Amino acid sequence: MAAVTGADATILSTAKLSRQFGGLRAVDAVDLSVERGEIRAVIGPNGAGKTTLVGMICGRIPASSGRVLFEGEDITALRPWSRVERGIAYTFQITSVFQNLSCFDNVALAAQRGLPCRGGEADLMSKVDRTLARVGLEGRGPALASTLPYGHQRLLELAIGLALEPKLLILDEPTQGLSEEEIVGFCALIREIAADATVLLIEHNMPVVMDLAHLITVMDNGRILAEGTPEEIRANPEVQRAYLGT
Ligand SMILES: Nc1ncnc2c1ncn2[C@@H]1O[C@H](COP(=O)(O)OP(=O)(O)OP(=O)(O)O)[C@@H](O)[C@H]1O
Repeated sequence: MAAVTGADATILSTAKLSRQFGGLRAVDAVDLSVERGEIRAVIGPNGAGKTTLVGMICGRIPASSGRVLFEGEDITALRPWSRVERGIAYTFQITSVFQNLSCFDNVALAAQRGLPCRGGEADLMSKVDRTLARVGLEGRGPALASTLPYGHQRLLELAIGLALEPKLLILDEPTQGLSEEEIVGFCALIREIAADATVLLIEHNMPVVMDLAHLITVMDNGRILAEGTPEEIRANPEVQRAYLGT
């Protein structure tokens, strides 16, 4: 792990972060701490509160109470775009892909960030081409997003996230619908991304979680049930009862 030690080690933390939907506490006083360079997986049964938690981190879902700190700064009240500016990218399902735009244009929309005026069109084009190549979509720039097979649309979504040059990349069920072969390529790519970014991953595919994650946070009923290395989580009897079903 490319984790940093010292004062800058923690890139993201939440303090008593909660979200109420009517009478339901979907996320209940969650204290989470993620280190720079880490690949963190968040797992848990359906309805455990995983998507709501990351929704509050990226600003898509307002918190009912508690705080989100990013690089030591309280971002709880910031709008989602302002969090993107600070380096948080969130990709979830392929809903973030504009189906009627080409792959190139989809990535170019995100890639414009960080290239204000001074870069010009040539820089933008080369950044988009590099990003598409990074996820294995080289040469697919002109293709309309809607014509891509599902697995490639997920890769395009990842390219959009990477084009934002995030410090923290949040992925919600990224391997859902991918073939075994695509999952192998995806895992290799995530490891490469983690060399210069922190990755927070919601994932149901246990082999992927066990293979990729440095640390795993297990949620149940809106709370953190357990946290530890893949080995610790695998051996935790409470987790086995609540989630792994073994
Ligand atoms: N907008 C909403 N309005 C009301 N209830 C909601 C809303 N969003 C989520 N919930 C509820 O909050 C709880 C947590 O949902 P959430 O989607 O965060 O769980 P999850 O762990 O991501 O589940 P999954 O693995 O199925 O995606 C669930 O009971 C869900 O029904």
